[in-house]
Order: sequence, then C-alpha cells, then structure tokens
Amino acid sequence: MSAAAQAPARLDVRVTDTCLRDGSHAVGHRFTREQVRDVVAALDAAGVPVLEVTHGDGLGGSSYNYGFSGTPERELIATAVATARRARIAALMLPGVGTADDIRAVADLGVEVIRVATHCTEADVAIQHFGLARELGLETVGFLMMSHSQPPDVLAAQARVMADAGCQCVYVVDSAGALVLEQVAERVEAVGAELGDDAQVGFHGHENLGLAIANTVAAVRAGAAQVDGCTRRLGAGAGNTPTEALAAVCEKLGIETGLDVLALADAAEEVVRPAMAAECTLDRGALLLGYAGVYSSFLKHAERSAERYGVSTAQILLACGERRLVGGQEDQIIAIAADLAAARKEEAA
Ligand SMILES: C[C@H](O)CC(=O)C(=O)O
Ligand SMILES: [Mn+2]
Repeated sequence: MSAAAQAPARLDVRVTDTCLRDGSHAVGHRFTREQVRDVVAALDAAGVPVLEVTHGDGLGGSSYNYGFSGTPERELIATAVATARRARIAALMLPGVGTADDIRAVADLGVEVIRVATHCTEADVAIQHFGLARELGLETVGFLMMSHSQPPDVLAAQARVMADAGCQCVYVVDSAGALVLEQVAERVEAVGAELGDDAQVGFHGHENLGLAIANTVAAVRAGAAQVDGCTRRLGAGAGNTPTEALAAVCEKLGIETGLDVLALADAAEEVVRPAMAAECTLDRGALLLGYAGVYSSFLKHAERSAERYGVSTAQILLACGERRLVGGQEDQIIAIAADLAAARKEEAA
C-alpha cells in the first residue's frame, strides 16, 4: 500500500456530534446508559470523530435550576468511553456550573476533549479551566455562547482571551438559533482573523430559524475548521444542525467530513430516534427563540412554566428576549411566568 493510501483522508472540517449533550435538554436529561451505548456505537461506526456526552448544561448541570439527570453523567461518560472505538469523547463545562474537579474527574474517565462554554462577553471566567485542561493533556475547545448578541469585533476580542488561555478552537455558538447566513460568516471571519494560526474557529448552530445547515456551510466557507451537529437534530429548541443531513450536504458541496452518510441516516432513524421523547420541531415556541434571540435550552423551561401558571409559552419567550436573559438565568423564566399570570389576573379584576 502506498504512503498516500495509508494516510488518513484530509478533512476540510471536523464534525463533533453533540446529540448526547445538547440533546439532553430535549429529553429532560434522562438519557440511559443503554441509549448512550447504542448511540455512541452507531455514530462511532459512521465515522463521527468526536462525540460529546454530558448533562445538557455541562458537567455538574444536574440541579434544581437546570433539571436533574436521570443517570449520573459520569456513568454516561464512562459508558461512552468504553463503547467508542475510534471516536474521541468530549465533555462540555460551564465555569461555575462545573468545577476544576469535574474536569479532572472526566479526564480520569477517559474524556479527551474538554469544551468550556461562557457567555460571549465573559471569556475570562474560563481562563483557569483552559489552563488546567491543557496541563491534563486534554484538547480544548471554547464556546462563545449567544454569539448573535455581540458584533464580530467583540467576539474576536473574547476569542483572543480564550486562545491566550490555551483554547485550541474557539466556537461561535448560535445558542438562540438567531443568526442568519452572513451574520455567521462575518463572526467566523472576524474570530479567524484575530486568531490566525493560534487557534481554530468553530461553529455550533440551532435550527430555530430553519437555517442550521445553511449557517454551518456559511461558517465552513468563512473558515470554520470544526462544526457541531446533532444526529436527528436531537438538541435544544428546534434542535441543532442535523449531522446526517450536514454530512450529505457537505458531500454534495465537495467539503470533506469523513462521515458515512448512509450509516448516519440509519443511525438517525434506528438508534437516535428511538431515544427521543419526540422529534425536535420548528414549532411556534422554537421559532420565537430564534426570532427573539433566546437561549435554546429555555424552551422546555418556558413550556413547563407556561403550563404551571396558565400563560403562553410565546409570551414568556418574548419577555426573555426583551430582558436579554443569558444561560444560567433559568429561574427568571418562572418569575416572568408568575408576573404574566399576576398581570392577567389584575386585568380581569
Ligand atoms: C449550555 C448550552 O446548552 C450550550 C449550548 O449548546 C449553546 O449555547 O447552544
Ligand atoms: Mn446548543
């Protein structure tokens, strides 16, 4: 065999599937060990190089504020590590929700990629976590969440903070699924121009305006070297960029992902779908997340509060957008629903 034939194919973009992390929001953080084992086995066999497994809100997310995990995330992570043959297992952490000890613990379990997420103006809270992760020999990714809310130059400056702390790829994260095409490209370009060879740029999209694949392609064309998908769109809000469709689109566009489209199509239908409570759909609530610029994982919280207080999910989400709430302010959703219910009672009196 020639050296060229032995060499692994060069990827134009590396896809991380996060249906076992962002999808945790959609199933109320109830993934079982068996589901994780089966999904990891199927996606690994389909050539997905990185699989993220964590509570939806990252390490340590199991709580009253975010929702308790059905199975402790470390058990799910250990199952993923034991199952994957080629794929590397990633874990997400939000400083303050998770701690340095969580990073050490999952490194011991065999996690190889740690992804540290902050609100997109607060990169400095992740400095120590990137440093620790690099000391432990982990690959590092940074998430600038709610990237729609800041212009490209602000994101670029925040990306520089992450890269200087040891982050090897800074993601523009469209947490609200609110970005539209050129808005993705200009953010990815600005981050790329700032980072140069110091770190890669990534993109994480949500489907709330029906643009997740198109936005992801725009990101790749603007220089993103890593992007996220969720098989069957299993993610927060209307779900994320569907990995199987992204693989097919990339193949048609000549963008090399190394993914096996047919194996992913089977995995989406036969393995991931049965693990879902329901399809992730672009219904009214999900659309309003993108339209009003609201964190995608707020949807289920808003639906629960709407039912409890007898108000509409749409009104709650619009109020979340007006107040410019960010991740971690889930308790405010309950306060908004209570205010809306009180206002309605007053009007009726
Ligand atoms: C903790 C969040 O769910 C991270 C994420 O996937 C996003 O901001 O989008
Ligand atoms: Mn997300």
